[in-house]
Amino acid sequence: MFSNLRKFGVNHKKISILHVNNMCCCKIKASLKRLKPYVPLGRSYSSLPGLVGNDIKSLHSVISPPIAKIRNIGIMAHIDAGKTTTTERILYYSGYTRSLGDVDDGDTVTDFMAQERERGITIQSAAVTFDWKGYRVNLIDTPGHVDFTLEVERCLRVLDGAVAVFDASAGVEAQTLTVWRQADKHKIPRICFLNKMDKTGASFKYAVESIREKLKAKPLLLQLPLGEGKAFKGVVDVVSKEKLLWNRPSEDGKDFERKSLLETSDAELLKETTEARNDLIEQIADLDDEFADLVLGEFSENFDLLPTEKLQAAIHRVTLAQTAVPVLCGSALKNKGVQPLLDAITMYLPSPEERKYEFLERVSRLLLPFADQHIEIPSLTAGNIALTVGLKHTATGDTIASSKSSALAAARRAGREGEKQHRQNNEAERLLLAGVEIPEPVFFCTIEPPSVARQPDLDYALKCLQREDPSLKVKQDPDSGQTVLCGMGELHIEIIHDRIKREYGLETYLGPLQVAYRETILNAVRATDTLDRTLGDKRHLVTVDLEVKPTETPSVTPIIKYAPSVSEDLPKVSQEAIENGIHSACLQGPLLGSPIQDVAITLHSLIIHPGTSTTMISACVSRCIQKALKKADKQVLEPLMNLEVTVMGDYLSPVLADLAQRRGTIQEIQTRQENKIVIGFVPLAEIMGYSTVLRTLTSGSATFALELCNYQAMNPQDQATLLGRRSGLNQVL
Ligand SMILES: Nc1nc2c(ncn2[C@@H]2O[C@H](COP(=O)(O)OP(=O)(O)OP(=O)(O)O)[C@@H](O)[C@H]2O)c(=O)[nH]1
Repeated sequence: MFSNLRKFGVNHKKISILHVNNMCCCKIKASLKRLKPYVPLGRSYSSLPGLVGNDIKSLHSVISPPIAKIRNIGIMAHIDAGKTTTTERILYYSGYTRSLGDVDDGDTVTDFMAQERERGITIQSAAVTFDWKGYRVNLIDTPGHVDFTLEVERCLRVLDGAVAVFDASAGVEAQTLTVWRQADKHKIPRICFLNKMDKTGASFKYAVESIREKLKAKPLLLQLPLGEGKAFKGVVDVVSKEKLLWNRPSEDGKDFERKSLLETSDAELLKETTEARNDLIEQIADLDDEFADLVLGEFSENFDLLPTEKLQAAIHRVTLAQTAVPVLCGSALKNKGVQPLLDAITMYLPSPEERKYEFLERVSRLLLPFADQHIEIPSLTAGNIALTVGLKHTATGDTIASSKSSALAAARRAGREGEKQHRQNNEAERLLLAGVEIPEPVFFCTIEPPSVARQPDLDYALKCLQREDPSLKVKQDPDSGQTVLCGMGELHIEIIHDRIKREYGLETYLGPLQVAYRETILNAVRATDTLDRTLGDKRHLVTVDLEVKPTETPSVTPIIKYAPSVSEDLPKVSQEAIENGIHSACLQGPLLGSPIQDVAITLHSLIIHPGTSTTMISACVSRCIQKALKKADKQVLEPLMNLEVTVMGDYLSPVLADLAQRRGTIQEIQTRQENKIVIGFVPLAEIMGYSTVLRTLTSGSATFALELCNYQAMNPQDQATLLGRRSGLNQVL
């Protein structure tokens, strides 16, 4: 579990709120069982920031830095852009680790889950805390794979700033767009780090253009690269007009040379940098009035005289206002450019104070996270990130308060009580942190324990995993009684399966992976139904008359309407019973047993015999809807994915031919150096196991990214094939 502790002041009354992100409770539980001095894979760690030995007392001084000196930062990017490698370098240069970890060797600090080390990818976010030049930085490395989007989102909403890492040879990639949009949603100030400048094909200019075009952001070029690809050897600091060179062979990059360009004889570079600095100044003056006054007044004749600190302060303000994003570059793998990135994090990203929250909280057990190690601490000042344990009923997205009365006050102020009439109240909205948007799962499969006796153990494991990861859904198949896992993708389900084995000691069996379809209807239908049942000496009698019709605009949940004669004297309990009946009927459509969407239900009449239970009302409404749905013309909706394939030009034809066979639609083919970027849509059902096929088709040289676009109607022929296959009539297809 991962918590951000925040206290909000409203109308001069303080309400203490602890916002909980149920991030890795199992991971925490597992590691708490281990002895504290656990050091994974023989890595060498320095003492935790400012700590002499493990003296908890000295933690007091360590855990309470002034708020202005705290930075809560996330690292986000497309898969494989180099977040984990960059984080490793950051930890090394800050003194948190004494040796450099490598994702390719599987010994990084933040990718500490076994699955992460084996696969070389980040699955769960990991938090680490370190100090840099008098600042306390709480940093979170988030996953880049689309299956773990929720993990990124739940981190973003508790952060004050983020570093977006890019592969400089690829620029903005599909998942970068997704995380960028999430960061926009949570209004997170950002810095861009163009990583992999050493890679063949790396292009600073191309990557900057893609930020401008695809992210619609205004890049502030704070650095220029010295060389690209194999020739990359350092950067020029445009703000201070200095040259930073990592030119010593076989170095860990800790030492580098910083020299003012005025002291070098490189007139060409000085000229180029002066022009870049002048452009930067003009760009910022356009965005920041305070800076514009300064520039147009004192320094209008000669920008060179403008003090570096004034320019830095203006960059900070513009970054905070999110009107532009600072851009830096480097090569984490080759240990170049990471220290200036750290400087930029502390200099340009905001402190929690600047994000306008008041902070203070005290809970019974608090732990400071250091990846998979934790240290218990007595208290924590605001602006920090900490873990807490033992909260049995909280789940990701909850906001928890210090007492019942403060929780009630918080709920009241946020308009979550009563008629929710105060929802628009800005002050109230500040009070509760935004919940996470949980994406709908698109895949499901059955899961079985090794024996019936172990079913309770499996239920327990799944309950824990679900609290931690709300994008995982678990349900019961009403016909077979089997447990069904619903997840975001093949990899997501695979990882859950693996975790159940490793963390809960349960060898489970997964059924075949199936796509989560949905259903809708094409015409309006009306139905009536009567339920008449005597239980004991009580008669339950309900008669329902209702209409189900398609909605004009998409709606995942049914739209419920009442004819005036019904709504007049309808008691609240009966209304609840009706709505429960409607929702449960819409969970299982008549074609595939998939959820029904895009329907509106109007209740024309309802006659309830006195003494009829609410359960019977729900049952009758539900049965009547099922009856209506059966009569209607029905349509299967299938998940359609946005697909982006990056492939070498030579392999384009087989990739396109293959996509055509998968019912794919190509929207655009872009050229990026020697690569082609194929952008289009493809039904999810056709793309299972695509990574293996793509590897074979392109000799392993292509990569792809998938993201749910929407649900679309299947054409009649494909629908007939699917229904035939599902009913077992057409096994051959
Ligand atoms: N050439 C080059 N390769 C790099 C650089 N940084 C990282 N890599 C390599 O890129 C691959 C991915 O690096 P990671 O650090 O795991 O990337 P990530 O963004 O954390 O990946 P996910 O967590 O899976 O999203 C690894 O093989 C790294 O060695 C770099 O600066 N230059």
